[in-house]
Amino acid sequence: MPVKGNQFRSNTFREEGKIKTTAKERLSKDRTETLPQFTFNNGRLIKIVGLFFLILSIYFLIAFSSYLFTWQDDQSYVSGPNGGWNKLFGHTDGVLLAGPQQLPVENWLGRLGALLSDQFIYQWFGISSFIFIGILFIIGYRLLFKVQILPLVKSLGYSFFLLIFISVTLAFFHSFTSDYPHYLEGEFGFWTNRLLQSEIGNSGIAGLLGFAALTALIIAYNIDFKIPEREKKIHDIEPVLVGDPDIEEEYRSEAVEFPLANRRSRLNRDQQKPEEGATDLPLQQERITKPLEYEAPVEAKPLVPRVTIPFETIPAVASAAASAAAPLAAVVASAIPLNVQRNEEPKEAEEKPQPAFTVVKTEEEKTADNLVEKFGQYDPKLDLSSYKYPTLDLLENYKSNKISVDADELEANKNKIVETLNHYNIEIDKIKATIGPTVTLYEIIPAPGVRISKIKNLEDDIALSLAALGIRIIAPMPGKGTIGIEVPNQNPEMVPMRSIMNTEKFQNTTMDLPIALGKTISNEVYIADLAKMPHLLVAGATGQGKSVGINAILVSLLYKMHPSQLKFVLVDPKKVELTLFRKIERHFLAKLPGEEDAIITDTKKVINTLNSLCIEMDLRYDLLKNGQVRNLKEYNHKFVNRKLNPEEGHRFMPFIVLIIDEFADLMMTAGKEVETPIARLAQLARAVGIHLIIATQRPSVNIITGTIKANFPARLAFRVLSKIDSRTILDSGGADQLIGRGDMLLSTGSELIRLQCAFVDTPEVERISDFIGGQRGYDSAWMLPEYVDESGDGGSIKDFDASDRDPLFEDAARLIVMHQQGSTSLIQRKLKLGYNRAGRIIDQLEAAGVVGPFEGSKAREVRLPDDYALESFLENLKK
Ligand SMILES: Nc1ncnc2c1ncn2[C@@H]1O[C@H](COP(=O)(O)OP(=O)(O)OP(=O)(O)O)[C@@H](O)[C@H]1O
Repeated sequence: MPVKGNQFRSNTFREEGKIKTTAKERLSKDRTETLPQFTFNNGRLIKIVGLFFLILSIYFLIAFSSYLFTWQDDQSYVSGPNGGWNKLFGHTDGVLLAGPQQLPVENWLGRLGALLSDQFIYQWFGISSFIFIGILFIIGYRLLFKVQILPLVKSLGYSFFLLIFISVTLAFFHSFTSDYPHYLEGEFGFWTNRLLQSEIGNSGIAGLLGFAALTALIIAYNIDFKIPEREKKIHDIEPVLVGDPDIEEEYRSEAVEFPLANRRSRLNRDQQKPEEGATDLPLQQERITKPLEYEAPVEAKPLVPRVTIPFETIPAVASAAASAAAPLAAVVASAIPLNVQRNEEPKEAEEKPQPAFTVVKTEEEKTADNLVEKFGQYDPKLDLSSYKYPTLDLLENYKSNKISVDADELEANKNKIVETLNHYNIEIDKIKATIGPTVTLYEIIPAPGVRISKIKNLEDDIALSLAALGIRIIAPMPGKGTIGIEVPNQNPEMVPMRSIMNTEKFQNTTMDLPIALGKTISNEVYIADLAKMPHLLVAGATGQGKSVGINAILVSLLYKMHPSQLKFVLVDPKKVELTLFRKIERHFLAKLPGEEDAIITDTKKVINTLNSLCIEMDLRYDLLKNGQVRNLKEYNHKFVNRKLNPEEGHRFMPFIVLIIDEFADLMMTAGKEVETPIARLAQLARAVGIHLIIATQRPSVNIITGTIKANFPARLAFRVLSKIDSRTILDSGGADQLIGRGDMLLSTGSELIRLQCAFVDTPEVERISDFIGGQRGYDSAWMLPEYVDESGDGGSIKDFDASDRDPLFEDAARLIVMHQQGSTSLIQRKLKLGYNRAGRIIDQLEAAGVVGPFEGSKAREVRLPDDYALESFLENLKK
């Protein structure tokens, strides 16, 4: 069947049997093949055109610049009545007679230079003609080096505008002094200005130019016409947010990496934290709250009860307003109910989890302000103020970082795809290739009438016909009406870590926990925020790049974070992979009190550590609740501004990242004992800055259980051995089609992105560890809360020897019974204890039966109703 409308029709293969060439044909074919072919496909012509443009731009630059100095001398030569362009080639006799040195013009580029400059500058656009040089340069550079300096179409648009605008503006101002000569504005500017002067007068021109300038600025920069000092009221903000596509877009683009479905589930999870009265919020509400935080100054935040305003009220109001048929009234009206809603339901406002902004106006705040004035903000980095972040030269500078897929390879693959699809009677309209580091994506637009489901059904057959390992078919490409076929490159390019770290994107990122994962299929640097993920599941068969991937994650965080901001809990049952990081123990690692080694290899200790992390999570939740904030970031912000008293147990909280390198081992040996705390952490720990990265070689369902999967929306798959494994980790096939060596798929919930993992080698990691480890660190690793497991069932100590009881045991018991609140942080605050000791006391109180067992993020049950009961209880205990 012919390929209807296929732009590559001439390249389609003929069937094997039909290729019967005579010796003569072959001979002539051989001959033609030895000659260079200047077709667009092999890229030579493009390069030549590019080179021509570049040289032309330089030529213009010299000619135009020289014109500025020589125009007066050359004017009579170039003027039309004297012959102008006609004189250009009519002087062979003159040259013969006078010799080439004696040019009749002064322009540095001779007659042609003088004539061209005169044409562009004097006859056409004046000095704004210099813009042409820029345009030629951008186009030439793009064609020759295949690098886009500026977006082409946009640049052409702006250049066109500037050309006219500058020319007319100069003519306008020039006309006040003299009419002649026109080399500033050119004839175009001069006559346009003349015309306008006669039609709308000078004031009209001034107005027109001003309007044009402002319009251009708005289009280019969306400049703001905000009147300063005006206090934002809720009705000023809200209509903008609902309607302003720019702000919505800004937010949306931020959320790209984490699709809405995820955001919702994360939001729901956040709501599970222990604040009372926490309710599930409609999705849109989160979407509009975020820009508000951008927009509103801190003082305006108490107004943020946007959370209390049901989003649905807006359409209702809008329709009421519409019936009044007054657009302005609609805006005003939409504001009124928002306020009314707030005023009428103040109770609801109190019930929602917004305490952070309601309590801070008191004496305490003034005290905090005074403290900040006196001592400055609290600086967590002060303890290690001389700490130096690792430098880029610790990373290897691998030479070849250029994509090397040549035209022949592209052509051959394309032909094969076209042929294969034709074979299945699938007609193609267009095919487009995007070259990535490891694979090239061929995007196909099927001819009208071809059903995508047909291609989808033939996926396996097509892959088989193309017969290459690593072919992945994406039908349809999400968000596009095309079909993607990813074909591995013959010479895959490694993506060195240094080339990622070097980028502005990574250097200037404002993410909380940026992890540089590598490059996308279109060669863009891909950086994800672990804090938003909020946990990551990594799977891949052995030798496919998992360890390199984990090192890349660790290294990116080490390059961005100060030791006071981040602690790692490293679990490495294989005992080899993470040992490289031992040297940074006193800077970046966390461990259980009394442990020798910060890198945990023993299963039993892993269980203790996980439970200890759960305790840390609960402690953090207590502190957050106490500080009346919702998450770690707000808490630390408040702490830094000295609004939280360290004497009440408050402390600066670093992020904690738990990395488990071989999860399958743990699940095999400890099962539920590991799964339960992991699931708890995954469910709740995000808001308190604890994030998990769990890697496994064996992504089978008994390792990655439903509970675990449900709480890890972000998953990273290196090559796995079967489609089933791929489904387990990604909920879809594809990971079995990867080609290994760092080729991976990242699933963020609904989106699946193919990435080439950044490569960082063991010696590089070693150098980084040495660099950090060689600096002054803390006295020891960061201490996790103590967790003692005697019973072996994951519970706390059940029985204490009376003599072992803490001297403050009784005081703590009185405190707890008085407040009827079994919380460690209460003991910590009121008795001014460290959290380890307070944790020990609460364990002892549990063992004695004063408080009930640990109940997650809820406070423990207090089993004695009042002082009287407690005193007699204590008496009994002494006996
Ligand atoms: N991103 C990458 N770019 C280029 N080559 C890579 C990349 N990642 C891994 N490789 C190559 O693959 C080899 C194996 O990688 P790695 O040690 O990370 O595998 P693994 O999946 O962790 O294996 P195991 O599970 O057995 O530890 C590396 O030594 C390296 O040569």
